[in-house]
Amino acid sequence: MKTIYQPPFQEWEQLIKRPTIKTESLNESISMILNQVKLRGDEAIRSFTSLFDEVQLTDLQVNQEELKASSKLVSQEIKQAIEVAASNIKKFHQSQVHTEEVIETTDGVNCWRKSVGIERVGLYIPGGTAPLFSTLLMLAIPAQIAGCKQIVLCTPCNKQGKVNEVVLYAAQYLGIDTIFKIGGAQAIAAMAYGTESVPQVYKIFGPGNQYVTKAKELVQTQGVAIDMPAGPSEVLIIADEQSDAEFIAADLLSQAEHGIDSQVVFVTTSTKKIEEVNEAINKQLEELPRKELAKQTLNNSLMVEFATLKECIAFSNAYAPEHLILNIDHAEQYVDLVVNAGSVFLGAYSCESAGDYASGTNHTLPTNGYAKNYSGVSVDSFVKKITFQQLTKQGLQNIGKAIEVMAEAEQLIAHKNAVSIRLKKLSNE
Ligand SMILES: NC(=O)c1ccc[n+]([C@@H]2O[C@H](COP(=O)([O-])OP(=O)(O)OC[C@H]3O[C@@H](n4cnc5c(N)ncnc54)[C@H](O)[C@@H]3O)[C@@H](O)[C@H]2O)c1
Ligand SMILES: N[C@H](CO)Cc1c[nH]c[nH+]1
Ligand SMILES: [Zn+2]
Repeated sequence: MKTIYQPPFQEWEQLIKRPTIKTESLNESISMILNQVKLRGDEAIRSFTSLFDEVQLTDLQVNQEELKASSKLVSQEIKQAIEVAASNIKKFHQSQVHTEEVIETTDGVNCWRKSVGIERVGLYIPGGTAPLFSTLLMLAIPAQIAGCKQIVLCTPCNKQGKVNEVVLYAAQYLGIDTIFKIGGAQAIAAMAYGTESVPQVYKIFGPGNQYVTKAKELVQTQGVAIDMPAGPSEVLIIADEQSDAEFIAADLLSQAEHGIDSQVVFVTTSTKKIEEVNEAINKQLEELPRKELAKQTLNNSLMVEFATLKECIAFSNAYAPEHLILNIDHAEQYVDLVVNAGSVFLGAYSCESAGDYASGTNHTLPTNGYAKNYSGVSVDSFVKKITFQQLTKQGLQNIGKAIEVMAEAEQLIAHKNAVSIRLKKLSNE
């Protein structure tokens, strides 16, 4: 990992750039995939799946037999783990549901807001290099709590045309059966435009690699909503002299192993800790099955030293990481200084993997600096909030004059008349 000591503020802008994200250069190739799927539907999906996933598909949809068979293929241990994770994710997301009060803004004028689930949603479950069945829990559980009526799921299949059995088991466990064996930009296009096989949805959710993220960015300019840019995973860890180097190395590697376009950042007040963490990384890396992926990520990653923890947090706010770990004593005392981060982990024992799987928070989070202006997925992401109002005769009399005056000042006399006509009737009663 590249190491920088005490970089002055003027250098931060360069340091916070994600070096492997080729946002602009993908515009053309991903637009071409989207256009082809729009024009040729399933036929285009089959040809891109053959090109990128090296499999010739006849049926794009997972059938009931494949779905049912999954349960026999999954161990009891995995089923129990899913149960634990799902229970915590449900508890945390259920707590986000509130009925809002009816507010009487003026006598006789009542206003309120109601959350209504988006009727048709599309969930993308990554599966290019690892079958992220945990992402299915993270997306489907809030969608169900929000009351979304139709849930469509897309995920890549393997070269034999099979979707990973644990992904299918998790879908079945959650009662989802509209599943397509489609990955990448072609999956996003299918859900955005609809094809002969894939239903069109109103909003697309889910993380993915750069191709998936670019496709989501492009389709959102064409009428379909998306959750946020949730691209290649990142973690930024802040630690001091006292922190455990083995823990830090393990957490850095946990995100480095996601894929070659990820980035991990270690920020510290201790030169000694930089040495210890490097040593621990080299030791732990050798044991990892995905060490080649992780190594490439580490080559594009950073270690930065600052004089104070306050500067470390200021740098983290400028970087706006997807995940921030404050691996320091009394981490809770620094919480108010954090303003840009997708999800924050406090103290030595709050490892990032906890949030990835089972603590209950959502792991679908903004990357590439978008934690500056986006939140992670929650129940809110799956609802529209509709406002309602009801005015009594008295209510209209109370605010009618203000409306008339404002409408006239905006030169919108029909607006004014909608009030005047009623007030006139009321004055004759
Ligand atoms: N931000 C988050 O919340 C979050 C959560 C989980 C995972 N992730 C990220 O999701 C990503 C998963 O990536 P993945 O690749 O394993 O799976 P993926 O499912 O995102 O992408 C796989 C698909 O990419 C397509 N593809 C491959 N090469 C291509 C090319 N050259 N051009 C166009 N399309 C191509 C293929 O069709 C394939 O099906 C990782 O980067 C991981 O870090 C992010
Ligand atoms: N760390 C990922 C979010 O960036 C989520 C994940 C799923 N499985 C393992 N990790
Ligand atoms: Zn992860």
